[in-house]
Amino acid sequence: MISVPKPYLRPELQARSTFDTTVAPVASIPTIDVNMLVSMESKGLELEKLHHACKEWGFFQLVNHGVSSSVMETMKHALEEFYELPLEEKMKCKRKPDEAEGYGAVIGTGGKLDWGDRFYIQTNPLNRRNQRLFSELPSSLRNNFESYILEMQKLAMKLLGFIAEVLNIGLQEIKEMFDDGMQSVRMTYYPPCPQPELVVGFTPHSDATAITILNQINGVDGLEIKKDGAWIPIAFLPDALVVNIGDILEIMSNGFYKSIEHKVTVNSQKERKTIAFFVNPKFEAEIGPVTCLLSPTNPPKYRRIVMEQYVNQYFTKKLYGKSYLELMKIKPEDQTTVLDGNHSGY
Ligand SMILES: O=C(O)CCC(=O)C(=O)O
Ligand SMILES: [Fe+2]
Repeated sequence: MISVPKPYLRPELQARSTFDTTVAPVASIPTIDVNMLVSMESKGLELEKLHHACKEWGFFQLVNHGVSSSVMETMKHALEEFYELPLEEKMKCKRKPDEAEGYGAVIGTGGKLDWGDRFYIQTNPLNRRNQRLFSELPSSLRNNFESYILEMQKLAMKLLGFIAEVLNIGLQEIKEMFDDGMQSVRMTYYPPCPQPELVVGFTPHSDATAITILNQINGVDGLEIKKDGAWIPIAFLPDALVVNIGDILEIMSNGFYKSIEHKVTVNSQKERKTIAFFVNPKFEAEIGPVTCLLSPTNPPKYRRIVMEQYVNQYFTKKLYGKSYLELMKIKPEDQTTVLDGNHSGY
């Protein structure tokens, strides 16, 4: 008997899950150690590992990331307290129709629902913050949130610096694009589901970001990534964060790094809680393949677009999988325009 409400039924998305024990074990995403990246002796090799991880997997576990454990702990508790609040309290932060920010269930493709509640909020730049939403946050969450954001910002800039180094992009160029960039956070609560095989926790998608730093705060797995056509479950290492390449870095690297589709599977026993921190260029920055990576043999594969416009378009499109990135690709019929030099920036 089916006990899951109809809008949540998505059995077609679960068919190939490798959580199925009949599927042979598969290799998992690489692990990158920040201590090794900063130590002179190990830096070279670890940078190579990072490059391989971004190119072949688009996902990696990050250990010794340096985020203060007390900040991680207090944020976890504050978020757990938030989820435990009565619904009417949480609904003070409710997402309004046609707005991206706020708390609530998310309606996906064809009016279907994902098995999880999400709270999405833009955190940077400060002048774009939704003051109403911030003021509705319970004070413990609001206070801890600020320290968490600062730690994530520090880590993100460090990571982008390493990525710039391996891609041979000038650090200054990256700093100019990302300093005071657009950043946002999605906190997701996945309750246990009596029939997890009939639902999906998060519809397959790629992140529209440059990078995403994912924190699985209560140690329950469920993330799966698509590699070579198969869904691979990610077992988070203790205290690790999981980082993934988003569409913007795929565009900037001219497709050298891939933004990988991922989804979330839920389970019948345990709830799962995550915080995703999204790192993007500033609104005024122009996104496009980084000029120093381009050559006659490596012509631009993606369009150039100002971040502000990229974000606005993103929120008005109905998205599935990597559909937004597809829109950014230069099609063969556009090539003449680019070669004619009418396309900005080359
Ligand atoms: O909760 C997770 O594991 C993934 C969340 C995610 O993919 C997202 O927020 O974009
Ligand atoms: Fe995601």
